[in-house]
Amino acid sequence: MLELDNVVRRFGDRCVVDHVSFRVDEGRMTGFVGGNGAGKTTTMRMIMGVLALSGGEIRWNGTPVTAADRRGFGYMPEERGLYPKQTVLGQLVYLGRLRGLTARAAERSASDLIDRLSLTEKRTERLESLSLGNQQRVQIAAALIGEPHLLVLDEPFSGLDPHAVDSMAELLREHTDRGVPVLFSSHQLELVERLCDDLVIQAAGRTLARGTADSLRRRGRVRHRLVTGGPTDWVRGVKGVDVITSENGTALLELATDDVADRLLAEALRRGPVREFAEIVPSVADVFREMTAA
Ligand SMILES: Nc1ncnc2c1ncn2[C@@H]1O[C@H](COP(=O)(O)OP(=O)(O)OP(=O)(O)O)[C@@H](O)[C@H]1O
Repeated sequence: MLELDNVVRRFGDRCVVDHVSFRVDEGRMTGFVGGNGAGKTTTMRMIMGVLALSGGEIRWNGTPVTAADRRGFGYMPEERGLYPKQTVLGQLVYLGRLRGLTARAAERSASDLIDRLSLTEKRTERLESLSLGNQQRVQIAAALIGEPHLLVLDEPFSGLDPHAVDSMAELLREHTDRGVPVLFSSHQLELVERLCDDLVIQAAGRTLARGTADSLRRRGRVRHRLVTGGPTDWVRGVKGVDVITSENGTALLELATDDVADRLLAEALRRGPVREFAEIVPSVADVFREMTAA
C-alpha cells in the first residue's frame, strides 16, 4: 500500500502541493484528477523520488519509501523519455533487464506486452519512426515490464485510440487483480469513472475529495427529470422546487426534500400524462465540475 501523509512541495515561496494525504490500496485502481496545474505531476514525481518533498512523508507498506522500493515501481512520466534510436523490442528488453529480469524473461515479457498492445509489426522499428500513439503504447509497456509492485502513471491514456484504451485498461485491471496498487492521472473523467475503484480530486495543490466513485457521486446534487405530455411551466409554482430548465415538456429540477417529489408527481399526474419522472444521480464529471467551480 502506498500512503501519502501531509506531503508538501514548494517551489520558492509557491506551495504547489499543499499537505496532500491519500492512499493507494492493494488491488485498487486509483484515479488522480484535477485541473491543469493542480499538482498531480509534482505529486507523482515525489512518489517516484524524482523530486524531493518539502514536507510530509510517503510510505510504502507502512515504512518510508526507499530507493530500493522505487526500483520495483513502474512509472510512466509526463516527459515520456525513451530512447528514440532504439527498437521497440530492444528498449523494452533493456528496461526489463534493469528491473532485474533475466535476458530470457525480459524478452518473453517484452514480446508479450508488444503483442498485447498491438505493436507486433513494429517490434523491430525504432521508436522515433512510430506514430505518437504507438510511442505512447511503448511507454505503457515500459512502465509495465518487470512485474512492478506499484504503478504510477501520468496521463497514460492521453493520445490513445479507443482500442488502445481498452487494451491498456485490461492490462491495468490484470495488475490490480494480482494485488498491485495503481495510481494514474487523467483528464478523461468518464474513463476515470468507468475504470477506477477510488478517486482523488485535486485542485490548486490541495485534495478536495477522495473516495470511491459512488461516495463522490453521492456528494453531488441529485436532480430530477420530469417529462410530461404538455407544458411543464407550472412546476415553477411548486414549493420546494428549483427549476434548472423547463422546455418542450421536459423539466430538470432540484427538489428541496424527498416529500416534494411525491407532491410534484401527484400534481403532474393530475394535469395529464407523465412520460418520465426520474432521479438523476450526478456523474463523477458533474461532481468534479461542481467542486472545482467553487
Ligand atoms: N520545477 C518547477 N518549478 C517551478 N514551478 C513548478 C515546477 N514544476 C511544476 N511547477 C508548478 O507547479 C504547479 C503544479 O504543476 P503540475 O505539473 O504538478 O500540475 P498537474 O496537476 O500535473 O497539471 P496538468 O494537468 O496541467 O499536467 C504548476 O503551477 C507548475 O507551474
